[in-house]
Amino acid sequence: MFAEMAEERATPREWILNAGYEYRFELDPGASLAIKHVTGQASTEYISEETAMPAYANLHLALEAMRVRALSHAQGSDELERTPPYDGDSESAEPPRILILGPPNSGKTSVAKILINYAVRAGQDWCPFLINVDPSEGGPMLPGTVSASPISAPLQTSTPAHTLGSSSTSAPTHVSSNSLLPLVYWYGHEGTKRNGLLLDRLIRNLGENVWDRLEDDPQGRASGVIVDTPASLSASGTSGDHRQALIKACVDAFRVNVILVVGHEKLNVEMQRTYGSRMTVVKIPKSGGVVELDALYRSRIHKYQMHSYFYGERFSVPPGMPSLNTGSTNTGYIIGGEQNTDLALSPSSTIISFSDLTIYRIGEETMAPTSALPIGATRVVSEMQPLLVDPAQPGSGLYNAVLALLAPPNPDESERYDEEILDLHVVGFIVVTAIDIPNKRMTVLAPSQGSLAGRIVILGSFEWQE
Ligand SMILES: Nc1ncnc2c1ncn2[C@@H]1O[C@H](COP(=O)(O)OP(=O)(O)OP(=O)(O)O)[C@@H](O)[C@H]1O
Repeated sequence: MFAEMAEERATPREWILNAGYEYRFELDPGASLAIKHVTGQASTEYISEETAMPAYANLHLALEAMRVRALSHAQGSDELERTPPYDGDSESAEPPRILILGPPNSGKTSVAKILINYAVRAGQDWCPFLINVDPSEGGPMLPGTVSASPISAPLQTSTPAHTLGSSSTSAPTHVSSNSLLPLVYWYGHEGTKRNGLLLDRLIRNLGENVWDRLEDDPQGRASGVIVDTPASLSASGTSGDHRQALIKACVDAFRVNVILVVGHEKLNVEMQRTYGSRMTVVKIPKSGGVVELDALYRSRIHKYQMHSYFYGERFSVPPGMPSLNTGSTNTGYIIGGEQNTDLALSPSSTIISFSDLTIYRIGEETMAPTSALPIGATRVVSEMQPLLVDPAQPGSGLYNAVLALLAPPNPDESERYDEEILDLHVVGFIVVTAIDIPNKRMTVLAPSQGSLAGRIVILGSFEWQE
């Protein structure tokens, strides 16, 4: 039995869910809803064919068996002999490294989240990596990024700004206990076709970093990897070469051994043909609860994500639910094992000189992909060439632009290389709010105070205005 209370309604309503039923809700912007589990169990007896959860739960059990086998194998324990193998392959002791594919609005992100949360709730100290290579979504960071986050606690699910958990913030006094510390690269665009080569390289960078990180961590390695992908990797409207190249980049970079295809028969057949001989390809059903998100909703979420990055988020508990405050701190509520960040941040608006920042964009602003060039033609500027952006040029594209602040390059000059900035991860973001060309100055909004002098930033195609 669940008690539900929406913000505009002071009296709770009770719902009795039969076994195999799923409780679904949709909220208007700004509305919030509290759900209290009153009686019964929310793990579930799976008997209904109405929901996709039985398939997801069975899948989780199979993945869990793979993790246990992999860890046992790594520890050289005889547990290996006793753990049932996945798909009958008695030789395999590989942990699950899963690529989730599916058309737009098929519920890929939700499946990724469900599988990650099942894993970390299993009580086995798993810490799987959640990889987000969908730049239109932003994962735990901002749209335009791709990221890898080790997940050790259930992902926050209560805010549309961070559907894949919140990363730690600039707040000086507080880092919530389960905030993520993702490794982030800046692709800078929403669509994967805009610069496929760059996205390919960033995916491979993420992979290398994940394996470096896992090298001395058998528990982490056994926990596996879950990769959430953009819909364009599965959409029929996208060119086959582009899709296949990015799928291959993911398969190679994250050593994928399980491909999950969410509710798409043709794609399942295609993946079976391409990868079926060397890994498990499984089609899983699309949940009937998935909501079709339109472009307007997505652009509203992008704005909300940007606002939350700079100003934090306030989480409003519907009135009449005082018990939810139990266990709260000044900065967050702990509800159902999830920490809901409730932070007001204070960004800083600073005037800086043009010369403080070195600003790049990657490739020309308008550039057809290499594959679209006539056969034999080469271009002068490559898609991956960092090009300096001059703020003094009218039309530089900097006004209201979101700029990714990069980690410093290698201090050893002899280790530097031309395209090094493509391989530097992101440490934060700033937005240009005013440009004063005569005085060679600009105003930038940054999450915290601190000098930006000497920093390298990259311009993409994202803009934001308060
Ligand atoms: N079982 C469910 N019940 C209610 N809402 C759901 C359910 N599954 C997914 N949703 C909602 O449907 C929307 C789309 O789901 P999701 O983001 O998982 O799809 P996706 O395939 O990853 O989308 P995209 O094409 O953008 O990558 C989200 O708002 C999500 O919260």
